[in-house]
Amino acid sequence: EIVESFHDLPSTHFDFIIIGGGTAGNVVANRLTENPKTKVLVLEAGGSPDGDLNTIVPLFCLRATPNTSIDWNYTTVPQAGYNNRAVHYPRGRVLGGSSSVNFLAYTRGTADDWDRYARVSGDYGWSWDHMQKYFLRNERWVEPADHHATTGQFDPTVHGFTGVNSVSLAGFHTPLEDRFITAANQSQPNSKYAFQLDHNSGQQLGISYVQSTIKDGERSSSATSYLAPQYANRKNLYVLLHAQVSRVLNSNKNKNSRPSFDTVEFTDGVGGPLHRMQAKKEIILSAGSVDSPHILLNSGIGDSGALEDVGVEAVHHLPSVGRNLSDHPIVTSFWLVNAKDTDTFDLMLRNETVGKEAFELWQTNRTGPLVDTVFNTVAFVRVPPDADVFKKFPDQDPSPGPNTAHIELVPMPGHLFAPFPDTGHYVTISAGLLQPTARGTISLRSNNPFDAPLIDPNYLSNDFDVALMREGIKIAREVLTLPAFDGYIISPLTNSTTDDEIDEYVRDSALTFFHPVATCAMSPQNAKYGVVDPDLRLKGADGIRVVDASVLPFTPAGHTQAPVYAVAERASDIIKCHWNI
Ligand SMILES: Cc1cc2nc3c(=O)[nH]c(=O)nc-3n(C[C@H](O)[C@H](O)[C@H](O)COP(=O)(O)OP(=O)(O)OC[C@H]3O[C@@H](n4cnc5c(N)ncnc54)[C@H](O)[C@@H]3O)c2cc1C
Repeated sequence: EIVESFHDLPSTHFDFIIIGGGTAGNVVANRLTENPKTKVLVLEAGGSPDGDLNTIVPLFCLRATPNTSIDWNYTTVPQAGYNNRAVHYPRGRVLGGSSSVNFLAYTRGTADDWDRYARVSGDYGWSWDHMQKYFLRNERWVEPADHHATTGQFDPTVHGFTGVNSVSLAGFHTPLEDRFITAANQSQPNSKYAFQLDHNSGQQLGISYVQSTIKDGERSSSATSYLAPQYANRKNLYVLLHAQVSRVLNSNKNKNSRPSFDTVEFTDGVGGPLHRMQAKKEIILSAGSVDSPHILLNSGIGDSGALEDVGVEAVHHLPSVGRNLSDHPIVTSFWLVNAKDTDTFDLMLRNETVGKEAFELWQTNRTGPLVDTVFNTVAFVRVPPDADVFKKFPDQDPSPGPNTAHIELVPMPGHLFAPFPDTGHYVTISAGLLQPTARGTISLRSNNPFDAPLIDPNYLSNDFDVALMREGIKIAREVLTLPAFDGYIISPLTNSTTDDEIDEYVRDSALTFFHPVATCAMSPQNAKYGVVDPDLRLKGADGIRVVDASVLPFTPAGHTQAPVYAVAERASDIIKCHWNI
């Protein structure tokens, strides 16, 4: 049952208390309550996404964040690498978490990525091969909204058709998609723009069709899928909305022995009374890469010295909490193009009447431009070994293997970000830096647990990352010189040409690609560094596990929701096995 007030909870004890009804938390809630004897409570700070079109209409992902009631509305600290700009740092504050507000792209990362997770955690269970069953358990492949024939647009042998969370190809065709696919088909098989049948096959390099978490023209989130009514109505599952957790508490009164966390402190309205509830078996911390470390730090779990500096009593010295934050920077460029009104989304974005018509199409029968996210095709590209960056830094390649991209290109049909130009048609290409080496931090601003944390991704803080990002901009420009774009491009909206000018454009305009990880990173069982062990248990303590994006020690080469779903599926198995449920 999903309830809105603390007083609607039964007085019974819960076996598991899950902090955060987001992408990962709802998977664990669903899987643990498959056994009717297991009682689970989910505490979610946000409300229900039901009826909120910004969480339902796929293209309205453009409006879901930032600065909305379903966003935590975080901002980074000023970023030296971004010319001292502080940038928005959206996170979903609503049931489904960031899966309710994200841009819906479904990318698993590569075999190289997962094999690196296995290597650095010392647990083969996190390898690509072993994780396949969890991807399949998550995924329910469905037809695109327009039911077009999809043969040759993906590889059915690598997909799941009976999982929980719906995934499909784009359901509104765009001429820009044709140009990218033509560019791919015209490229030599070994070219960086060659056609890739399926970027979720373990291989990703080249241009491919985008897969996204959409069913029948509507967003599929962890709230609509894992908490669909047949699951949310289970008698052994309670989800409390508007419940913001402040801390987890150590019940071991002997301060010199191993801490044991079994109590969660929360309020069901910030400023209101604090409640405490005890988990009989475990607390599962699934508040995401910003808030999971934030809650641990508020609880006195982190670097003791740093905690005491802000007036928080240190309970468990675990210096890696909130450290190692890794996120993809992204830089967006725009070009004026030769196109018809119906070829791009420009008219729809700048003209209210055309916008309304598009919405009516969606409302009437789930067709038209609103049924998809912002891109139908994607390019995952490796920067060639003879590029300037590798001449300057000959022995540095932070990618996990030869089949993994350094750069992701996201091509969009129109000037999709405000302020919208009054006239003209555009193409937008965002270049994401998939292999950043910079590491940042989440730390406490004060000892008030309801204060926002300090978020410092430390973007572009070293010359290598800047040089690799510059290659990304060059690749975004290069792709548009392929024959498939002949006669299409009129002019770029930015005129940076020298390396210094490109770097300045990057520093002036880069943002987050929304993929923070590693703030509660897993490490081998006996390693002194790291926050959780390979079974995702908090190191050196009992009673608490972290299950969300924060446990991934490196960013995957792509978007993070599919990896988080798979981590949560495997974590559920680990927990069930541990408790024999
Ligand atoms: C704008 C945006 C666009 C993105 N686009 C894509 C994309 O296209 N494809 C993709 O794969 N990934 C994308 N991502 C990233 C992806 O959505 C996230 O990596 C993933 O959803 C994170 O899952 P999670 O479970 O770690 O955290 P979340 O899903 O964020 O869940 C955390 C939950 O915990 C709750 N919570 C936090 N603190 C507390 C507290 N103190 N008490 C109670 N509850 C709390 C939150 O409200 C939230 O519901 C995007 C993210 C954003 C924000």
